[in-house]
Amino acid sequence: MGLTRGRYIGEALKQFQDTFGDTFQIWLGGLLHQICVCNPDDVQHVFTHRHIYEQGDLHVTQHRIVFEDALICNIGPKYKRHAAIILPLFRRGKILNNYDLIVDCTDKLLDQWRSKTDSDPNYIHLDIVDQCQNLSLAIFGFIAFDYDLQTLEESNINKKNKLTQALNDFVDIFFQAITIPNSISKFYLKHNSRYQRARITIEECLNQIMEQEQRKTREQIAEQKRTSLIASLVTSLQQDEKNEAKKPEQEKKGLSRTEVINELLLFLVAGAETTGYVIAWFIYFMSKYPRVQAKIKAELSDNKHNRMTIEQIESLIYLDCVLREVFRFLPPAAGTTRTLTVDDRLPGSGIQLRKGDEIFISFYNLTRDKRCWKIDPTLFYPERFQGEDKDHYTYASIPFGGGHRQCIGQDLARFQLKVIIVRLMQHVTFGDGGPELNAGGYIQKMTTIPKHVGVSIIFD
Ligand code: HEM
Repeated sequence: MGLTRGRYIGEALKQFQDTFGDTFQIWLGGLLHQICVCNPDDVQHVFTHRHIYEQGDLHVTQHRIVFEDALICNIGPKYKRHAAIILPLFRRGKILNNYDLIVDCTDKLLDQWRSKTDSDPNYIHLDIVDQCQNLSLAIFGFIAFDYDLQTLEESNINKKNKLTQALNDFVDIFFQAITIPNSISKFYLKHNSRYQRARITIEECLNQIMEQEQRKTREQIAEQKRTSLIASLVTSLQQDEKNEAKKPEQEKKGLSRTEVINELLLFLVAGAETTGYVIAWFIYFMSKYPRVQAKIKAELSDNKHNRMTIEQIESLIYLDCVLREVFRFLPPAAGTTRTLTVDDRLPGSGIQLRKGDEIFISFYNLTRDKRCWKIDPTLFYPERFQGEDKDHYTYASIPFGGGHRQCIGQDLARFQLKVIIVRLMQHVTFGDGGPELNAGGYIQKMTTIPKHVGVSIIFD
């Protein structure tokens, strides 16, 4: 918090860039040193020179405290072993199979809203952020675990259920821990009872899911669609863990049970949380920009309420621009880190870097950089992607990072978001609940969360 003094981290870093130039130093939590690189040519250089800019050391050590040996914490041969199993799970072919379940879950949320609107047409929804998280978690439970996390049950919809609450606590406390040195954060997490309780709840849930999957008979496995992440992960379980553990990393095959649990935990935190907040931001922006909302609806005009085909959804050009603008206007993650493995000079700013330097790339700074955008970057204006900013600088909007360690779930997230947004826009119009209730603002955690969302929901 020292760095941002409670402000949105992107705005703080933009202010630093305006004051100190394209490259400056930051101390996270006042102690952890990083070099913030903002020049667009330098950012491109970092992401395209993967052999010398490795996954950030700090990132690895801090994530290791909670995710131990999951993909995000690995480099070298161990990363390759995990990536060989995990990356294929997120291929487009697997993702598209989830279309119907995403629509079904969204319809469930729409039904809940409908009953509220029926009883009070002027009702202002103040719990949109929680509801979007519940929707995202429900979808993620089916996609990842073939399991009903029950976050869309009527009793849960307006509040956080036990798992949602545990996830929120887990992420909150983890976010506090990553801004302090490793040795202290380990101690802090070990003795933080809220964190320990949250971790137990999440692990119990993941263990139940694993056991359910492992109890399935051969016949059941043959019958079910082998598309859920857990089904594929369970088939990658090592047959003889003890023997496998003795081998050098290069010869190891498959994943141990603990590694699978850690990957699942990572998927839950990295996947469900982020996507839920993007839906909430979308709803907030629609309530503030009725012109944009009307234009999306006009594009859907021939498909009022029917279930559209994936091809029809993919052909919605304006909707695609709106989603890209939501990601550009407020990148959900503040940025990413890389560690330099040799000395190097940045081509744009000419700054000399040394082996071992920790680089931080702030996504927000790029989205507001006038060198990258022809239309005023401070405007929320989806049409930019059809007009003057159509061929914008490649690295000007990178909400999923870049290079060899960019987000593995981005195709899934984009697809899921598009399907949800289409379904919402087919049925409802979001209205502004007024300057106080719908005041916006941010809560800065691992992801940037909308603070005050208050919207009316009118069924078309
Ligand atoms: C709106 C949704 C999402 C956003 C904005 C997002 C953003 C990011 C960002 C910025 C990174 C770091 C990339 C880099 O260092 O260059 C990342 C990494 C990662 N994301 Fe996502 N993500 C989203 C959804 C997902 C989903 C759905 C999953 C899968 C379940 C996922 C899994 C991961 C994993 C495993 C990594 C680590 C990759 C590695 O270390 O190689 N994310 N994500």
